[in-house]
Amino acid sequence: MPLVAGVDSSTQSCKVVIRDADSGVLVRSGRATHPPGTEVDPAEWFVALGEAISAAGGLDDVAALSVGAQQHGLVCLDSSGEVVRPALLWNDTRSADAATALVEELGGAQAWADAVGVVPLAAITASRLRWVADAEPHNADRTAAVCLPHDWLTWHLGTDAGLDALATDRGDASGTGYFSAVTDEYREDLLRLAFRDRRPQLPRVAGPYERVGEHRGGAVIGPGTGDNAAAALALDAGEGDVVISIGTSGVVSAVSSAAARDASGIVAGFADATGRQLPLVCTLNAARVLDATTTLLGVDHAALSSLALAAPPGSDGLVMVPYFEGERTPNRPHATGAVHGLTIATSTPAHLARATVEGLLCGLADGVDHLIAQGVQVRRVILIGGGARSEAVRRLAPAILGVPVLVPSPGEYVADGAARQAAWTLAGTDRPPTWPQADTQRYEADPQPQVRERYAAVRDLTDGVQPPTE
Ligand SMILES: Nc1ncnc2c1ncn2[C@@H]1O[C@H](COP(=O)(O)OP(=O)(O)O)[C@@H](O)[C@H]1O
Ligand SMILES: O=C(CO)[C@@H](O)[C@H](O)COP(=O)(O)O
Repeated sequence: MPLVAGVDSSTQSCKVVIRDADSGVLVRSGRATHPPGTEVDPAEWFVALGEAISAAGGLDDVAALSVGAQQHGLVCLDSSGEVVRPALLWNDTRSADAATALVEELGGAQAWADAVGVVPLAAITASRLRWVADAEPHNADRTAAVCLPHDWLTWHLGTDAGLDALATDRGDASGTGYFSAVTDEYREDLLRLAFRDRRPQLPRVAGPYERVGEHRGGAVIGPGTGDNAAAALALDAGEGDVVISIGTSGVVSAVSSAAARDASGIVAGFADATGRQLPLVCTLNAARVLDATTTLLGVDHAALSSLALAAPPGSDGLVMVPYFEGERTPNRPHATGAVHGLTIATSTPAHLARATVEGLLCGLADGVDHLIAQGVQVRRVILIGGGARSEAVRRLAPAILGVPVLVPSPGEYVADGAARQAAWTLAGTDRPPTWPQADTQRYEADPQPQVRERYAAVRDLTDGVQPPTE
């Protein structure tokens, strides 16, 4: 009965699960926090990973492991493998202008959608490369290789320290803007365009269950993948399943045989971890919007949820547009959040709590509509991530999303997907091992289109004006 480990190195924390490779049963787990901010020294991830591994009882008895991690972050390495500058994360919006320039230089959004299924936004790795090339040419000149957070962690866990040992998978590579999930090849021309004619080494793109290294303790290392592809693997998401994750990011995605080609740039044509596609919509603001309102109201998450459920649907016209950290969907990197409809009657904690949950869910419902417009079938939503722990989110979700919502028991689904990939790598079979699915709770409710209509009317009042700087 071999054991396998799965890692989720996400924006806010690192989680490790250790499961039985055959049955999938959870044996032990651990976690550690990441530093705040939108640029992070990758060494901090490795420290947190070490802490999470220790908290999970170590890897001595583990036969295989894989890493899932936040997508898109740019890690620049010099020729000796040292990190050139702190990694720029997916939620760092300083590359917004670089993204706009890249879109224009290739001939517009359609050209990018046709080339790689992804239109550069601030989040996409290619935009960060351009930002480094222009703002920090000395760092760009020192950069011999670029990789993603999961690639870097996987490489550091292995025994081979050479740049040639860097590996990624198509799930994470598809979020760079210089890899096509249709041809499964890097687009060197787009890499050069982004990095102003520099051609850094890239990780080789491994197959879905290929061994890419060995841990010093002897465990086989699987290719790993981006966090959203890992979650889809854990949930065994199929046709008609839309996975919504409410973590730091809000993600709406679906496993599909068809690649997305959305010239609006809203639906990204990413790949999954099994050889298929993962059309995906991502918002910059999700669980932290709930966190912000707990701070505003001076309550904890349980109280916020109770307050939200105590206010009427639509919160008597109070609407929160949750663009607290700028926004990616819609693409408004410089937007800020807004509350509309304040009256004496709506100036209550319950109304604000309800407007927060509804605003968050309305943004995600917009994402579901964009997936539908790309031909994705939506039979039901599977809701995961820290925000799914909120009872109010779970109960209001079916009314706002208009479909039944399944909530698996609270767990670490990204780390679980990585663990399932590790078991697959160990087995070396064509299909991943069949693991039983977590118990789920089903939520249904009458649709409340009026809530979305009011949100839509207010959403477009928000602008891209940057807040004053000191
Ligand atoms: N009961 C809860 N209700 C609402 N939000 C919660 C709850 N518990 C945790 N969270 C929030 O969920 C987020 C963490 O979720 P997670 O999916 O782990 O995020 P990430 O993968 O981006 O690190 C945090 O912002 C946390 O405050
Ligand atoms: O940018 C995306 C997807 O395109 C995000 O989903 C990141 O992958 C970070 O995820 P979390 O920190 O929310 O887990």
